[in-house]
Amino acid sequence: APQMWLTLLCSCGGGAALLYVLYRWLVPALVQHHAGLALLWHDVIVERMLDVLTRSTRPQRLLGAVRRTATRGDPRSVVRAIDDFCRHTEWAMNVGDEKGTGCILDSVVSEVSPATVLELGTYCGYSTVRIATLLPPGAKLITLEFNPDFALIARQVIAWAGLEEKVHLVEGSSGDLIPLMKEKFGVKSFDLVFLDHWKDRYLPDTKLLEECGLLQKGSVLLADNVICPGSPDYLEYIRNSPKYRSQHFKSHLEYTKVEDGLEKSVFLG
Ligand SMILES: C[S@@+](CC[C@H](N)C(=O)[O-])C[C@H]1O[C@@H](n2cnc3c(N)ncnc32)[C@H](O)[C@@H]1O
Ligand SMILES: [Mg+2]
Repeated sequence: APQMWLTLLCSCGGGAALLYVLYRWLVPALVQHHAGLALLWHDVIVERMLDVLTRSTRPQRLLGAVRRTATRGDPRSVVRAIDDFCRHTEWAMNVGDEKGTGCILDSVVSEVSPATVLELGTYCGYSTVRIATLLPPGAKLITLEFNPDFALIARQVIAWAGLEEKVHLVEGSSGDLIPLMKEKFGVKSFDLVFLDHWKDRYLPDTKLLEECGLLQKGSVLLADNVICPGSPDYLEYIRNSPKYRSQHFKSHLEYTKVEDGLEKSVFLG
């Protein structure tokens, strides 16, 4: 009988080790070049499995990583903590370090040096922190998020980074809030708009920003994930409209090797 238990224990241990290797290395390596499989694995299967096993949500786990490893009041350490968490522990839909650094998000924010920024889609506040860190003194970032659970986490991430003064997080849907920007939030126009919410809203919200007079000559739209998951109707519009001069920046879907890119479009008036 002891021998039987030992064999059973060893085979259970072996099975668990195999499952762990599959989950931690093998499947991520296999799916990392494939858009559909990468999103299915990271954004559906792993997230649901970890939610059940840990009885927490991905944003809560991400906030935990910030609290454990980032220094309060140091926004760069918050960004680093989230990137480390997403590269080594659990993928999440932040714009990420590859599209954040180098020639894209950070460079566009620094180059535009905006006084007013609108971010569509806050999630856990990763890009909010990235953008707010680079804003000139007195500048204001309004970020919109319609999921109250995500907004709750984002507020804590932004507070941990010490950026509450620069950021106004508004809960609600972009379609409802954009028309209120002038009257309710005292915005004349936006110098920079970062589009990173659901991809089917990029085009209608851009048209809404135009209709509401929230873009002025020189305003910059920066749209994430225009290739993966992709926003073909937006690309078609923005690249062919005489109202914009558009430029594409090739990159990869956050924390993977799947092809993606950002589209930077200057409003010509
Ligand atoms: C890709 S995530 C944003 C990631 C974030 N910008 C970052 O890089 O850290 C998209 C977010 O947009 C939110 N969202 C989607 N459609 C929205 C809408 N129409 N209005 C407000 N929020 C929206 C979703 O709930 C989700 O949290
Ligand atoms: Mg994105």
